[in-house]
Parts: sequence; structure tokens; C-alpha cells
Amino acid sequence: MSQSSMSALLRPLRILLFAGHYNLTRCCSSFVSRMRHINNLKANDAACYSALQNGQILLFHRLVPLLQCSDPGSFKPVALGYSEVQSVLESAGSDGSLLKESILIGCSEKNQAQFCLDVGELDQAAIAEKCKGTFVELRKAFFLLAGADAPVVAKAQALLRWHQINKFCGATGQPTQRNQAGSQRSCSSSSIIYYPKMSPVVIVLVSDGKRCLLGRQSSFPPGLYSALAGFCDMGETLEEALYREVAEEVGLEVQNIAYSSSQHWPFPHSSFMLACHATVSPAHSQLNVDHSELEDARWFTEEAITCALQVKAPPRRNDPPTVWLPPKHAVAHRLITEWREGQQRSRDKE
Ligand SMILES: NC(=O)C1=CN([C@@H]2O[C@H](COP(=O)(O)OP(=O)(O)OC[C@H]3O[C@@H](n4cnc5c(N)ncnc54)[C@H](OP(=O)(O)O)[C@@H]3O)[C@@H](O)[C@H]2O)C=CC1
Ligand SMILES: [Mg+2]
Repeated sequence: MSQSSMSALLRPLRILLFAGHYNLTRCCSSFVSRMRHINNLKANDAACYSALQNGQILLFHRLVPLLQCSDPGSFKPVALGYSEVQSVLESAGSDGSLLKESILIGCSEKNQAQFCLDVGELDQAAIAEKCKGTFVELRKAFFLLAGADAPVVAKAQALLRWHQINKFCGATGQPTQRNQAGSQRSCSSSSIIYYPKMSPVVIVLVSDGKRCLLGRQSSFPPGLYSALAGFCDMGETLEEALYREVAEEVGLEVQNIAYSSSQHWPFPHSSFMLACHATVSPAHSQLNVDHSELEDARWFTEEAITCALQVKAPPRRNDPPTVWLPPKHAVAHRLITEWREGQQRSRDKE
């Protein structure tokens, strides 16, 4: 790949980084006060309990979030105040003490704390009816929710799941105790403190200058192709994991790794997606796919990507086979659109 086309590929990344910096600078004072407020709630149990009494609480039932449909096709998580949740719990036969189990998710722009609570012990239908909402599995909910709500609900579910599977200390087998915010659990016998974990995953869009490389696993819905991804091994750097995953899955040696962005991804269990672009020279673009990892991997032209981006909903059972791409919330989508914009810019320059 020539120096000029590489620099065209990286330009959107610089613009994004600059835009991120600008937003942070512009609202710095409220941002700093919000971050310090959240930090204080994690450290101070009494302050956190008081914030809970004035906060908003998202409800889950066995990790399934409760949503409300405002307009047809437009969903929001149900967010209730402390006394509203108390009355919902009481109507479902609980005394309301469950409320203390709420876990801190974050804070609104106005410093109102947001919490989540799993009411899995209670009757799901009764709760849904009382709240005039519907419990929707996260995989579906994630794509029904607007841009800002989806990561909040995903983070809430990830925290609830982490608490559910970390009730005991791995060293002593004794029960662990959470702090009021739910930002940690500790074992009084071993003094070990456990913190919520994410697994780092590299995701990379490889380009040969004219085409980009996408693959699919046999578990993906029919026609869905995505950027190559893989879990980082213990001790690996981001770059080492990326070189290894591409070599393992499609037999290529990539170069020119350029970081794009990151995201928390709730599936299957809290991954921390680190998204990059990388290149191979056209002379070294012959694929050698490991079919135990990927059902298929292919090079896609810009034209084919433009067509695939126009598919807005997964094809239905009797539709003709179509290639479609991960939806907007997924960082893979962002990598693909960045690549296409880079292609358009280098074409405009020619
Ligand atoms: N947000 C986005 O845009 C996208 C997100 N993704 C996410 O990236 C993740 C990783 O991609 P994938 O190609 O599946 O990864 P890999 O290519 O690493 O393959 C997955 C396999 O790796 C093994 N593995 C190693 N470490 C872990 C770990 N910490 N947790 C789970 N499995 C591990 C497991 O094998 P074994 O079972 O044999 O032990 C697993 O089946 C997926 O969970 C997917 O949801 C993928 C594409 C797009
Ligand atoms: Mg993979």
C-alpha cells in the first residue's frame, strides 16, 4: 500500500481523536465533577445509599432488561425512582429490602446516579405489568435501543452478571461481600478484593488497498460477515494478539496497524473490544482460512461493502441470500465505515 493511501486511511482516525478531545475540553468542568462524584459513590457506602434513594434504577429479571415502548419501534429502558421500585417490589410480594442490592452504573449529566437491580426472585409477568414494560433479551434489546441507552443497559447487565458469578472467593471458598456501589467484592478471610472484569479482544479490518477482509463463523446468522476478532492471550500486547489472530484465522501477515477505537461488548460475557485497521500488500493477500475457526473469509470491494451497508435488517428465512454487516452499535460497523470513507477520499484525490 502506498504512503499516500495509508495516510488517507488514517485521516478519519485523526479527525475522530481530535473531535473526542474537543468534546472533552468543552464540557470539562461538568465532566470532572461527574467523574469525581461517581468515584466518591464507589468509595463511600453511606453516600452511595443516599444517592440510591434519589437515583434512577433500571430493572432486570435474571439478566433480562425491562424496556418500555414509547413510540412504535422506539424502546427505552424502564428507569424508576427508589419509592417507585419499592412499590413495584411490594406489589410482587417482596418487602423492598431487595432495593439495597442495587448496583451503581453511572451518573446522568445532572449528577443523578443510575443503578440497576435484578428482581429475578420475583414474578416476571407481575413486574412487567406493574411497570407497563416488557422484558427483552439483551441480544434483541441491544439493537432496539437508541445509541446512548444500549451501552448503559449492556454495562448494567455485565455488572449484574459479574456479581452473580463472584459470590464466593476463589482462594478460600468463603462468601464475598460487595460494597454499596457494587464496584468490588471482598473476602474477609483472604482479604482479596475482586473487581468486575472484561476480556480484551482485538478486532481488525484488514485492507489490501482496494478491498477489505471480512469473515463469518458458522454460529453467525446466515449472510452476516464481520471484521476478524479474537481474545487476547495472557501476556500478549494488542499488536501481538492482532498479528496472531489474523495469522491463525486466515493465514496472512499484516502490517501498518492503526488503532481506531474501543468498546465494551456484552456478548458472550463482557469483552473489551480494541478495534484496529491493518494492511497487507496485494501480492500477499492469498487467504488460507482455518475452517475450524471461520466458516468463510473473503475480500470485499468497496462496491460490495456499499451494498451490504444498505441492508438494514437481517434477511428473513425465505429472502434470497444477502451479505449484511454488524449493526451501528458494533465497533465492527465503525471499522467498515471508516475504511469505506478512506477509500472514497483516496478516490477523490486521484
Ligand atoms: N462488537 C463487534 O463489533 C464484534 C464483536 N465480536 C466479539 O468478539 C469476541 C471474540 O471473537 P471470536 O472470533 O469469537 O474470538 P476467537 O477467534 O478468539 O475465538 C473464540 C474462542 O476462543 C477461545 N477463548 C480464548 N479466550 C477466551 C475468553 N477469554 N473468553 C471466551 N473464549 C475464549 C474459546 O475457545 P474454546 O471454546 O475452544 O475454549 C472461544 O470459542 C466474540 O465474543 C464476539 O462477540 C466479534 C465481532 C464483532
Ligand atoms: Mg475469531
